[in-house]
Parts: sequence; structure tokens; C-alpha cells
Amino acid sequence: MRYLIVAEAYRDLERLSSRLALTERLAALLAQTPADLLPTVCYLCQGLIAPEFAGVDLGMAEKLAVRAVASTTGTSAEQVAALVRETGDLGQAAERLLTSPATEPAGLTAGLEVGEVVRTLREIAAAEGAGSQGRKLELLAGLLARATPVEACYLLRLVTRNLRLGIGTPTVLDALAQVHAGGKAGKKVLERGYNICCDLGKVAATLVSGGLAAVEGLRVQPGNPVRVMLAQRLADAGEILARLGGQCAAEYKYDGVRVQAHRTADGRIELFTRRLEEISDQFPDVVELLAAGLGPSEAILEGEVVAYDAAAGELRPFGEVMLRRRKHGIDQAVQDVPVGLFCFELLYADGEDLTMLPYPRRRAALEAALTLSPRLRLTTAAEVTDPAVLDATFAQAVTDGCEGLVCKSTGPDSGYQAGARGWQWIKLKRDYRTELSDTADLVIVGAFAGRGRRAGVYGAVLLAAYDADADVFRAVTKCGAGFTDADLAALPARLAPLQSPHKPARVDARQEPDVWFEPGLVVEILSAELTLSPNYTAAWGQIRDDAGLAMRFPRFTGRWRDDKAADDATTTRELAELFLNARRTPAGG
Ligand SMILES: Nc1ncnc2c1ncn2[C@@H]1O[C@H](COP(=O)(O)OP(=O)(O)OP(=O)(O)O)[C@@H](O)[C@H]1O
Repeated sequence: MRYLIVAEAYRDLERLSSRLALTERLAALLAQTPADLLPTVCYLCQGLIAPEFAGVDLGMAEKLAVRAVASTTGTSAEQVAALVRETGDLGQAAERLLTSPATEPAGLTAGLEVGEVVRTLREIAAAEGAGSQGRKLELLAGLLARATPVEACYLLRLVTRNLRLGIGTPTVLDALAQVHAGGKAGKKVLERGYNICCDLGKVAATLVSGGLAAVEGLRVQPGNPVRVMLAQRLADAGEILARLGGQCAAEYKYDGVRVQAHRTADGRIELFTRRLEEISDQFPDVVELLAAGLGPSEAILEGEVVAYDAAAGELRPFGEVMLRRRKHGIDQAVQDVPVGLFCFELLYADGEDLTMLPYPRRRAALEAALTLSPRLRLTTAAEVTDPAVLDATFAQAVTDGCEGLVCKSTGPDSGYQAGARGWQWIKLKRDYRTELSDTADLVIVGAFAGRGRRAGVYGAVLLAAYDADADVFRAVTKCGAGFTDADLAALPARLAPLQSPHKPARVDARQEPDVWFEPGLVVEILSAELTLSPNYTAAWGQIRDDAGLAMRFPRFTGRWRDDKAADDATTTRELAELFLNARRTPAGG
């Protein structure tokens, strides 16, 4: 298959914006793709060449890519850099250089094959150590020398991690279902398949080799992260119990970093964050704890890593674990910020997929699988049937240094729902109680230049919530409060890689910020109130026809949610529910 077919699809996708049109165009590409290349093309549509969790780092420094373009087109790096400034990105600059009559026209052999592109990109990613920069440059230049202008454009965007197609994984799943799984009905099956292996290529390969039934037959497997199960939220103990059938397991909600630990057949233990980053290197002590205390020789387990003073039996504030994640020199960090792992789920043990079992059986299996130690613990859990007891448990959890409770269904349908924020888990947090305020995790999609004291830095950011149904980010507020001078100074560097010359395709907003950003950076925002507004597009038309939801008096809590990807942000649906709940429950009630 020619890479040009993919590149031309990219070009079309970039120009489209409606979800329907994007899906159609993607479907046309997938329909043209031979079965053996389908997994590869699915990865390419995600801007990847392997599943995300594999951590294949394609990211090539732009400087190096500029040199590759210069050497291929017989120009200087300075000339290429100048054209990048003019056109806004390296892809376009290269495309222009390759099209211009000044450069030697590509020969008749011009054009690349998908297979060789991906093979070469793998080599580029794998090159390390002495001389690797030169090797990467040489490999990329080799591809560029035979690329057509439009192929060069997208190749460069891919290697510099700048492929902004305006589609997320849900849209690729839609297209895949349309072509190979009979449309909407098949989509659910594919979605579940993706949720339990986080590998779009694997889902596609299974689908074309064995049909939908084979995808249905996919089971969780150590080594393949499972998309995490998430919680709904409610503020009232009685309502929570009613939702959970009058009974629940009330677990302490620890405030740390969620990890999913995998022990594979070869004995290796890997830790993944909820956004599929492998972070075993940051927590070698947690790996050791599990190596010593985890019974099954193959397993998938979940827990919260918390800064923990085992001698005093005391939980430490959340900030300390984040400090640990940012620190260099991990040995020192292990000493400075000791942590504990509080386990709450077992998804797989020795050949058995436990996700379909109800909660009480999974919990029993978890207890049986662990030999506990001072730092390897189970989450505190209590069977509760009475709202007053649930309130008391909540108070105790807060006293013991937790954020609140995660109330879990114990009923027959309380299986582990990968990737879903359902009503099987309901969280009750401190913030819901003390004031009529709540935090949301929102994505920065734009920024406004600062004035006065904030001249020269961003003065406020435009924030959006995720509309999971449309796979789009919709504006909900503008926020400047709560950012310290240090936060503000750090913002431009954090946001620079996401900057976009125009409103990104997946952003829906009526504001005109000074700078736009691709959705990527998530921050925690505390707000006093949600209101209806004609200026904000979050949950547009869901509560009132001509209005969306806006946050009043938003404030950055100081917490960067680096553990969340953009599509893990608070959803517009959650905001709509919060709004409706707040209207039902008067302040303090
Ligand atoms: N006992 C527990 N059971 C499940 N999750 C727990 C537990 N203790 C702490 N947690 C954490 O709480 C989170 C559950 O809340 P939710 O699913 O809404 O995630 P979230 O969006 O990260 O929310 P939050 O910002 O409130 O942590 C889990 O992702 C996990 O990190």
C-alpha cells in the first residue's frame, strides 16, 4: 500500500471538521487498506506506530528533522527554519521546498510504501547511544529523498509529534466498525475490545482475522494495560446507597497516583498510569513491594500509590508523590518521599480473567493474592447499608487523611467496567461537602495575554471539558485565578508544544484567545458554581436550548493533572449532571 494514500487521507481529515465527515473519510481509508496493514494504518491514524503503552518514542527533535529536510532538499538549515517560521510548521515548509521548481524533481520512483515507512520509523525510534542522532537523521533523510511533497509533510509531522488530525481513538473505532463490523452495533464490541487491551492494532487484527466474535472473545492479558474503571460522583449518602441497591462497599479514597501493575509470565513487573505511561522507573520501591508480596505468577492489579509514613502509619499529602514523579535521581527520591501501595483491584491472576466477577469475589481474590506488609496494603473497606454509617465512614476517612470514599456496588452486576465511568462506583469527596463547590479537571485550549503585573506572560487560560460523545473539547470557562507567579512563568513552556496557529479542529469555543492550544494539558479547577451561559459551548442545548454551561469564579487549585490525558478530563455530561444535582440540593443541604 502506498503511503500516499494515507497522506492524502490525512490531508482531507485536516480540512474536515464534522464528526460524521471525519468518520466517513477515515472509513474510506480503512476500506482501501489491505488486511495485513490494517493494524499499522490504525496506529498511524493515532499518530503512532505501535500501541501507546509500548512507549515507542518517535519524538524527534525538530532541529534534527530540520537538518534532514535541509540535506534532502539541498538547502541550509537556516533556510528551512525561516520557512518554518513563515508557514507555521515543518511539514508545510518541507512540502513547499519539495514542490518548488528550484529543487530537483523527484524521480519516477518517488513515493513510499506504508510498510517501509513504519519499518524505518521503528529503526529511528530504536536508535540510541553514540552516533544515534546521525543515524536517525540519515534514516529520515533517506525516506524524505523518495517522498512526494505531501508524504514528506505528514512524515515530518508524525516524527515531530505534530500530527493534528482532529480525531481521537473513538472516531477511529467508529470508522473501523463502519467498514469491518457492521456499523453501530459492532462499535460497542470494538470499544470493549479496545478498553481491555488499549491496543487499536490488536483490535483491528483480531477483527479482520476472526470477526466480531473474536473481538468479543478478547480477554485481559498481563502486559496490555486495561483502561481504568472510573467513578461517578454524588454528594448525599442516602442517594448513593439508593443508587447502589441499598448496600455498598465503602472504600477509603486515597489521594495519590493510580497505578495498574502487571506481572507478566517472564516475571517482570510493570507499572502503568491511567494514561498508559509506563512508570516503573519512578517507583522501583513499589515494584519491589509487589515482587515480594504478590502471589500469582501472572497478574494485573490496581492500587493507589500514596506518600506514606509507615512508621507513624500516616498518609502524607498528595503533593509529595507528585514531587517524587518530577524528581531526578530516583534513589534519593525513594529515600525522601517513601510511598505505600494501597491495593483495590485484581483483574487477572494466573490465567484467569476476573473482570467479569462481581466485586466481592474480586476483592476476596485480591486479599488471597497478597502477602501484606507495612507498605503494601489493602484499601480500607467497609460494608455499609445505612446512610448514617456511610456519613460516619466518610468522616473517618477524612480524619485518616483520605479524600473521602469510593462507594462500590457489591451486586451481581458489579464486574470491572474497563474504561467506563458508570454508577458501579460512586465517589464522595470532601469538596462536595464543605462548600457548594467542586473541582473539575479541565483542558487548556487557549490563553489570553496578561496585562499590568502579568504583562509578558499569559494572564488567563481558556478551559474546556471533554464531550465524549462527539470526541470534542467544549469551552466552559476562562480562568486566571489561583495561578502563582511561578505557575504563570511555567505555563508558556508547558504549553509551547501544543500551540496551534488556528483553533484546533477538536475545540469548540466562541472565545477568541490570543493563542490556541491542542487539547493536552489538564489542570484541576475549583469553581463556586455552574451557570447557564450563551457564551460557553459545554453541554450546549442539553439543559436549555440556546445556552451552554459556564463555571463562575473558577480557580486553579495548584494541581497539574499530568496523570490525565485530555480525554480523561471531566466530561460535559458530568458537568451537566453536577449542574442538575446542585439545583436539586440547596447549599449546605
Ligand atoms: N479505594 C479506591 N478505589 C478506587 N479508586 C480509588 C481508591 N482510592 C483512591 N482512588 C482513586 O480515585 C479515583 C476514582 O475517582 P475517579 O474515577 O473519578 O478518578 P479521577 O477522575 O481521577 O477523580 P479524582 O480527581 O477525584 O481522583 C481513581 O482513579 C483512583 O485514582
